[in-house]
Amino acid sequence: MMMKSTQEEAVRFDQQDILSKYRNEFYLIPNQIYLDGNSLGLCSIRAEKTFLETFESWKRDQIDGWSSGEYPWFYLAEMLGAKMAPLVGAKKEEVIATGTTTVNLHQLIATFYHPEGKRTKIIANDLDFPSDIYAIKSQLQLHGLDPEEHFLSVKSRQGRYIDEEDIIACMQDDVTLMILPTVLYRSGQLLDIERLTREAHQRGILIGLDACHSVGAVPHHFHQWGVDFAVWCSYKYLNSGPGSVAAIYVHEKHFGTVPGLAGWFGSDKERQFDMSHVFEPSRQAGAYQLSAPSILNAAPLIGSLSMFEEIGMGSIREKSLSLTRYMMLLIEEELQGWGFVIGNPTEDHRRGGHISLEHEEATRICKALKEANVIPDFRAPNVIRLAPIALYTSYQDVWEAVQRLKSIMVEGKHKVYSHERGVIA
Ligand SMILES: Cc1ncc(COP(=O)(O)O)c(C=O)c1O
Ligand SMILES: Nc1ccccc1C(=O)C[C@H](N)C(=O)O
Repeated sequence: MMMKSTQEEAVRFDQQDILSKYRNEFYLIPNQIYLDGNSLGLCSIRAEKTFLETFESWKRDQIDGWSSGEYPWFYLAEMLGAKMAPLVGAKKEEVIATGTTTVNLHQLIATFYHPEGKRTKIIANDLDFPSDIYAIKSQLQLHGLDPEEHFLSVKSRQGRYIDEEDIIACMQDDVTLMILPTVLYRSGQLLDIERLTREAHQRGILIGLDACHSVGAVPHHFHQWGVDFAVWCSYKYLNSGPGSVAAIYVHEKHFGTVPGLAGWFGSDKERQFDMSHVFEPSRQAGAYQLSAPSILNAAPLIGSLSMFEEIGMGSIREKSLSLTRYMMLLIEEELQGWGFVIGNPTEDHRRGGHISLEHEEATRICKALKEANVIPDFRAPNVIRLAPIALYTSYQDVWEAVQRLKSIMVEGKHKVYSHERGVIA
């Protein structure tokens, strides 16, 4: 008979974990197990420090903060872009910290979507994050095109995953652009971006990515794969704070492509203060900025990214996979017979950073978990998302979270809650 896992084993895994010291750098609440870092990453001491330093520099440096001090604000977007570039396998000029995910997606669709003749369609998918779908459809409408006709949504076979074969089958000669997530927000499926990029390019289709659910958890090689463009946020795995600055990647082969939406911070930096009415865009990813950067929104990212710089994505991915693998093992051992289904891919190369646990009573189980000081999130209709984060979740946390979930089921503690989801689920 196979031996079941033990708590002592979890203790040993933590002792062997080379990243365990980073946990002390985060604001964790005693006795709480935070598993929602794929929605909002936790605050770290480093993020707080660079935020406060930047705040101080506003007091002290006033207008000169744009050009002096440790992080001159005028160059901060480029500096943070360069620091994020290794996370996605890009050249430093290909990444800029700017805007928000949805605004950036609008910008890049406005820039790279050029319907011509028969080639008018944009591919997305049925399991996509809603904001992306709204953005794509509204961009079609701005071109006077009916989304009913020009928006192609790849179907899911079982409601969890999108099969790459099905995406490829949609790549017909009436398609010009494809917008895909790297990792699906609900099931945590990691798409084979290298293959999809190759297939798209063979058919003359551009590929743009929403990498919100992978950057900081999964390494990428956007430049090498030839990915045309991508967007992501910094408030999930990059732990930069609610609504913090997002990012744009544009492959260098597209440098010089005129931004669909123009604003003065997209200017060539040497020329910006010429104040000419003729827009002279930068010839790097910076071209796709619009406004003066939200410096205070970007400041925590300086500190937060220093951890990623120190560690590298290889070790982060390794620990993340090990944590999710461990969680799946414990779920199988401890929760058999309670109606749970693991709804994320179990193979490492197909899985992002979170576990997607399905249950028909997911809403109230999530409420009971919160009451038990385990923080998950619920995604309709039946998913409990559990994200153990490489930088601050321990193996003992994973052990304890599964134990608390088991005791909820055994004692029926979830039954006192309603099936209604909260406004913010
Ligand atoms: C995959 C994905 N895309 C887009 C968004 C929306 O991002 P924002 O609100 O920053 O535009 C989110 C999360 O909110 C997301 O998970
Ligand atoms: N930005 C937010 C603000 C409020 C509540 C949640 C979010 C999220 O980011 C949700 C996340 N994108 C998700 O994958 O569901």
